[in-house]
Amino acid sequence: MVQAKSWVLVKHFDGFPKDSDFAIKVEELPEPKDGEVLLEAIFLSVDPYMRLFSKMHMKEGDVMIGTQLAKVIQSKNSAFPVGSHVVTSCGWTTHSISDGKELTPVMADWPEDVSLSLALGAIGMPGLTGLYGIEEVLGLKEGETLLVNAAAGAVGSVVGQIAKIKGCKVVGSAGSEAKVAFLKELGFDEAFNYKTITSLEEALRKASPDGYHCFFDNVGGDFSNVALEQMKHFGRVALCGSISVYNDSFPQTGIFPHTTINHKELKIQGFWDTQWKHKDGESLKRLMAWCKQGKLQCREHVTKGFENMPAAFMGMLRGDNIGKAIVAV
Ligand SMILES: NC(=O)C1=CN([C@@H]2O[C@H](COP(=O)(O)OP(=O)(O)OC[C@H]3O[C@@H](n4cnc5c(N)ncnc54)[C@H](OP(=O)(O)O)[C@@H]3O)[C@@H](O)[C@H]2O)C=CC1
Ligand SMILES: C/C=C/C(C)=O
Repeated sequence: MVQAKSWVLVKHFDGFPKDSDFAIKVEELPEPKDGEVLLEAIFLSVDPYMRLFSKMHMKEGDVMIGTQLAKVIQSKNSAFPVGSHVVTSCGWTTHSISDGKELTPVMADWPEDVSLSLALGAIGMPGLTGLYGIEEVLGLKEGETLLVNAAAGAVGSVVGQIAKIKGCKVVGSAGSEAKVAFLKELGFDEAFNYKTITSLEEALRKASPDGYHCFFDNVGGDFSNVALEQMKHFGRVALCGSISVYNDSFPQTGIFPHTTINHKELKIQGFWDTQWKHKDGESLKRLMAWCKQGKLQCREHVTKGFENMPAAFMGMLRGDNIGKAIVAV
């Protein structure tokens, strides 16, 4: 018998999450049946979508949604032998039983010197999101100028680096001086701290006086409204996320940018990385190759201890992370 510890959502978040919204639940798991495996979490991911989707897809008392990198510790399913590693969306839990249908084995030949935690980050869902946003949504071309916000995070840091690989000028914004220094290290052409500038409009204009061909938007809200004004005619926008509004209790009202979009003939596309799932195998190989060649730095912000999941999650929403926020059990 194995004891599984899980973090449950005790109360729907109202504004920014707080400690009392979460509680630990412990349960005994049965032995796996034929066709099943017993999994043990090694790394867990904390992501912005957990805040967004909690209101849409969860009820109070549910285990917090989420993805983890797990090891098979008992197996009655020959497709997943003991000792193999999988990515699974079983939530914030230390142990789980699966019939294998929802498990994704980590890429074959995963190099020994690359942490498996990257399967939750740059060589996983956030990396794929950056890649698909650039190639499938924006169709970014050599010589173009790209703006990305939340640029020092999991998705943003991959976006900026891929844009540099493609021969583009990259401008990034992030929320601290340490993050700005990190973006410069990654090769961003221009980077600024959006929390300390006096005018976003001026910062964007100074970074690229001729405007932007492409905008990879992770933040939404006021930032997007200002940035849309700086797009070139026929500019393209990949609307990846809008983290600046996820903790709002009431929808924001404000500037309605439709005349700008119309006047500049902008193309704006919201997207999920899952749209291109059929390309994931090949795409992960490309991300891994860039990582091994040193063209893609895969920084992580690792919190130790399953008991610190809520703190890691809230820290990520606050902006504590440089690179991908991960919890190591
Ligand atoms: N469409 C898709 O398929 C996917 C979309 N996403 C979206 O991409 C975005 C980035 O996700 P991810 O890379 O995982 O997360 P990050 O690793 O970037 O972490 C979140 C970051 O958001 C920034 N942030 C928090 N609040 C604000 C705010 N009010 N204004 C501006 N920035 C803020 C913080 O950085 P800072 O210090 O710079 O403020 C924080 O570090 C999110 O919007 C997420 O929902 C993610 C994955 C898939
Ligand atoms: C899969 C992730 C989606 C968002 C919006 O974060």
